[in-house]
Amino acid sequence: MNQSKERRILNFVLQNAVRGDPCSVMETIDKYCSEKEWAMNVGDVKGVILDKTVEEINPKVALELGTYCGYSAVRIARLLKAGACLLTVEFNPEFAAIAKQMIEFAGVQDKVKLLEGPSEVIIPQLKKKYEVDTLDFVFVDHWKDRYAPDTILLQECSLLRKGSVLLADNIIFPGAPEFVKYIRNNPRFQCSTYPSYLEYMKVQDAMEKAVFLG
Ligand SMILES: O=C(NC/C=C/[C@H]1O[C@@H](n2cnc3c(NCCO)ncnc32)[C@H](O)[C@@H]1O)c1cc(-c2ccc(F)cc2)cc(O)c1O
Ligand SMILES: [Mg+2]
Repeated sequence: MNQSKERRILNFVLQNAVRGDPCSVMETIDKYCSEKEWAMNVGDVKGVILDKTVEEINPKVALELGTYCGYSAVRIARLLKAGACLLTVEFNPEFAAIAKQMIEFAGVQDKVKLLEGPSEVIIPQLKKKYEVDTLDFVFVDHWKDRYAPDTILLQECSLLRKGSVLLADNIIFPGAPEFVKYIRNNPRFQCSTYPSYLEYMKVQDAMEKAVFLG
């Protein structure tokens, strides 16, 4: 059975990156996806916005929706301080298996818990099953039509507190119009937009930062 693109990305990392070095893993994925096969990682340009947001917040508990190959999980986890953790949610078993290996190869497995399943099932389990109180940071990068419903679900599950920060990828391309409409008109969120470029392309994109006001 022929290999998937995601499997090829992982193999390229296993053969070319430095084990235990998150930056090397990120650089190797970015090299493969800009030179050989495009893939929907947040990438090295928008990745800097992600880095700055994580460093500013210094989250103890972070959530990611849409692990894919684990690029942004590695990117976020490398910046987490001792005792902090990233919960990352992925419902495609093939992608979850690839991401697990990517995270372990990067050496950040002690800071990352990969939760396999759909976000709408996992989010309501975070408090009781995963012992989460509230989330300091949420990186939203899964199906674009799920951004708004899952933001509502996070509130319904009392997982956001005054100052919790959401950062959403792909506000321009492919776009998440329902989410943008929902979040920018919602008095409980303070929003700001970060114009940037689609991963590995000269195409405009943007990220939306939304601070929950409680
Ligand atoms: O579509 C994009 N991202 C989606 C990510 C999906 C990943 O997340 C997983 N996932 C999805 N929904 C859920 C879910 N819950 C919801 C369902 O129950 N629960 C758990 N896991 C979920 C999938 O299994 C994937 O692993 C995208 C596209 C372009 C793009 C740009 C230009 C182009 F030309 C083409 C594409 C650029 C980007 O940066 C992008 O992020
Ligand atoms: Mg994205």
